[in-house]
Amino acid sequence: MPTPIPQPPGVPLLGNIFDIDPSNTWTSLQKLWEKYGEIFKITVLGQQIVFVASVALCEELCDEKRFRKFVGGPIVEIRHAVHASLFTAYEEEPIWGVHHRILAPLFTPTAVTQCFTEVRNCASELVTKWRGLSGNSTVSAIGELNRLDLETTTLCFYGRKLNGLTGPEPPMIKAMDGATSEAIKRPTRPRFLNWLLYQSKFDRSSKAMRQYAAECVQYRKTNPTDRKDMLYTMMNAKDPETGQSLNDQQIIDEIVTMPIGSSTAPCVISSAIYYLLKKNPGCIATAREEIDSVIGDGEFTHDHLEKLPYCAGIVRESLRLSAAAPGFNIEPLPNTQGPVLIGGGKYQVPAKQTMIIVLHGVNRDPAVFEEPEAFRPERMMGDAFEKLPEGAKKWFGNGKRVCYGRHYAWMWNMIIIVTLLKDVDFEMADPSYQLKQDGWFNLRPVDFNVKVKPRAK
Ligand code: HEM
Repeated sequence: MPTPIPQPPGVPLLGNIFDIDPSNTWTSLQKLWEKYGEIFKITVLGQQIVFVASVALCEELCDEKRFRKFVGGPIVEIRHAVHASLFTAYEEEPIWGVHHRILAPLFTPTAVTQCFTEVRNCASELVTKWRGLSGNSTVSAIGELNRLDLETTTLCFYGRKLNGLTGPEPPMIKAMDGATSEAIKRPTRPRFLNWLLYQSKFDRSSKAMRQYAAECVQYRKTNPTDRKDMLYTMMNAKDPETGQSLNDQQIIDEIVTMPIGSSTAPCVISSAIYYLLKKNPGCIATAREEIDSVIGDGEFTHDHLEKLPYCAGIVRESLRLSAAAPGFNIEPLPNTQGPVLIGGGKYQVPAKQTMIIVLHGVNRDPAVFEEPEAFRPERMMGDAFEKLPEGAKKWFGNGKRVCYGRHYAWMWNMIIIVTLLKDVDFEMADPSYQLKQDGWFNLRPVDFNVKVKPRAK
């Protein structure tokens, strides 16, 4: 007999609606994980959702012979803004393959190296901005890194310098926040309420994001260049399999999709700053020894990245603890007959069951990580990292629908953490601050402010 999957009691008709705070869904799920552990379920508006939060179950659900990405809930809602894009296309939509094949050559580990210099220079620009601040100024870690992320994404992929590190925040950042927050909340409300009370706000955010994309295209048209970047590829390349190219609407869809995807990276680095300062300040000294011996006072180049294993450990440990991309959706393959057994037959779910992998729990599985809350870059280095089960390394998702930008994201995270540790001294504005997270498609530290000054050598 399978073990029943635990569920909070809920209320008649509305189910578990009060167990989930729609303004902080992922934190609510973290609380349920603390109570129920590796698996639990809820019912919202008559729909049952199963959550999985152990390494073994995560690994099992990543078996593509049995399961696949479920495009539903908030992912379907954000199609309002980006239609069938790489992130939002249904499994059966052939257009996913067309977009994937057209853009794939730009996202290989080798191809992303062409972005190195632009990312590094933008990071230096941020350090220069901070140098100009007076001694006691504080900055919002996520606020500054969000700006840096949009600046680098827009420059590397679309060849346009936003100059958004200073001055008013670029409107795209607020628009992404507005559209993704609404996409998360909509599945928890009756449709007529969405339409009556929230549609115009959702429309405004979507329009503002598409406006950003249209300006990138317009900028390229009025500033011809021989850059062979992502925008060039979107506008000119053909799918090698079908010969199709992207139309104007599809180009805008993907231009909007990439900054939404990349906005997870600043969540990782702002979390890394928190973990380094709060949990393990000794790591900063160790990382600096590594950086100083490898880069010294010379120019930071791409070749250095693979010689910085401790810094790589910091990034991976931050990906693990922050669960910056908080989860991903899975369903049994459509031809699945009868109920599905998981966990070696311990649990049973229906053949058409939405399941969500909660990475906060997976990444803290005590069966895999000793003292899971400790921040230890060493466990993410060399053999120790290689020996971790695959289910413990799913921060970029899985299989066919794994993160499209993961090689770029990895490089971005490495460049930024190395630059910041190399050149900046951080101090928590409030030393008693304890991590609070919120977010929509990703999780970021809230109200986390730091004092920044040039590194004292
Ligand atoms: C540290 C940074 C990042 C993390 C942790 C991350 C994580 C993830 C995860 C977990 C997924 C799977 C979502 C799902 O199954 O529905 C995903 C998908 C995706 N990511 Fe990322 N991501 C990051 C950065 C980026 C960047 C920089 C880009 C673009 C430049 C990007 C673009 C995408 C796209 C397009 C998809 C959809 C892939 C598909 O469904 O075919 N991501 N990402």
